[in-house]
Amino acid sequence: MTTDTRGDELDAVRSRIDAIDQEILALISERARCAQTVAHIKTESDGRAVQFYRPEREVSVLRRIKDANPGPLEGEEVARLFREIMSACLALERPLNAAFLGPEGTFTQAAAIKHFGHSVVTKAMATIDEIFREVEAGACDFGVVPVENSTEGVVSHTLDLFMSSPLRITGEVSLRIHHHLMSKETELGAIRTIYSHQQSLAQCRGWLDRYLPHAERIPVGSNADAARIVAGEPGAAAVAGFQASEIYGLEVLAERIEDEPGNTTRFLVIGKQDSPPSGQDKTSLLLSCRNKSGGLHALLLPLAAHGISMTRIESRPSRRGIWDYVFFIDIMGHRQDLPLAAALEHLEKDALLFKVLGSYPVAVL
Ligand SMILES: O=C(O)C(=O)C[C@]1(C(=O)O)C=C[C@@H](O)C=C1
Repeated sequence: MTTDTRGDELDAVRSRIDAIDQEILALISERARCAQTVAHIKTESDGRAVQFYRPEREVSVLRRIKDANPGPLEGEEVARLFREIMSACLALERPLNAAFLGPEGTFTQAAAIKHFGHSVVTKAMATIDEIFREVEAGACDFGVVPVENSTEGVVSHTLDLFMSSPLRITGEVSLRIHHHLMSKETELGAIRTIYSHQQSLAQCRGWLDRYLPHAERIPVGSNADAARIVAGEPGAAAVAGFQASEIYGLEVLAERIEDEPGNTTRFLVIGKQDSPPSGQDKTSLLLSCRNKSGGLHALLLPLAAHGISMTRIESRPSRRGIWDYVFFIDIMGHRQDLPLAAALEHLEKDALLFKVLGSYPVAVL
């Protein structure tokens, strides 16, 4: 009797879910038709300069959804669902493609999908230089490059490429990184060689020293490359993400072996397009000042004077002179925002080198 009643209850709730799904489907389809109309309007009004992808609009949709979320699903979770709906709607307007640091299964690919959603067409590149070139040549709409890791610090090669590239930063992505040890072998004792990207080897140094102190560590171009090599080499293991173990058919011998549990990598989205203000933005700058004591301090005074907060500063040799350094600086705000625009005007006058790499929305996901 009780079982029957529960069975009836279950059937009733499932019927309700079926009916809701029909409504959701009808609404998603209506939304997709709206996106097609938007595409039509954009094409008619902007002609060849049309920009289907509008990052500032996407983040405002996601922020609104998060703010309005009544629960019980987490804000992050509903934002992720809407991220995918918008990704599919945009693909209907025009499919977007993004170059990433390949091969298939890297964290950079995961970052591209987190940022653009699963409808983006991702294109694997062998090096970070190639990603820049691909986007500069117009063969890809956007590129996704790693820039900073919370354990190992800055990916200096990416910063160096910005010095000579005309590309802009149009977005940022933060990705929680979990590293796993994977192999064709089934026992830790059989591992003699470990392959991974040098940053990942460094991020797992403590664990590797403890559990595999005698295995040789070989740095390769990417974690996914490591997984591919290991798939054909007895006695070898790779440090990589889950996706790589699935793609290359490897067994995960140990999970989450990174030394820092909060290990996060920040990626930048690069492209030719400027992002208009979204209300919550960041601006990245490239600056250089005269090499005299207090030079950097003096250079940065306009930021303080206009109440602009700086979230990151990184220095790199400029390669033009032995004592000549350039600074990569992230500040809060959009370059079109009034206090920031005034501070930038000031900075530009005082700096030897001044380049705005881009203003872009603070990531929602
Ligand atoms: O509002 C627009 O401009 C759209 O193209 C619609 C839409 C959406 O699905 O909401 C799709 C793609 C854009 O990147 C931003 C938003």
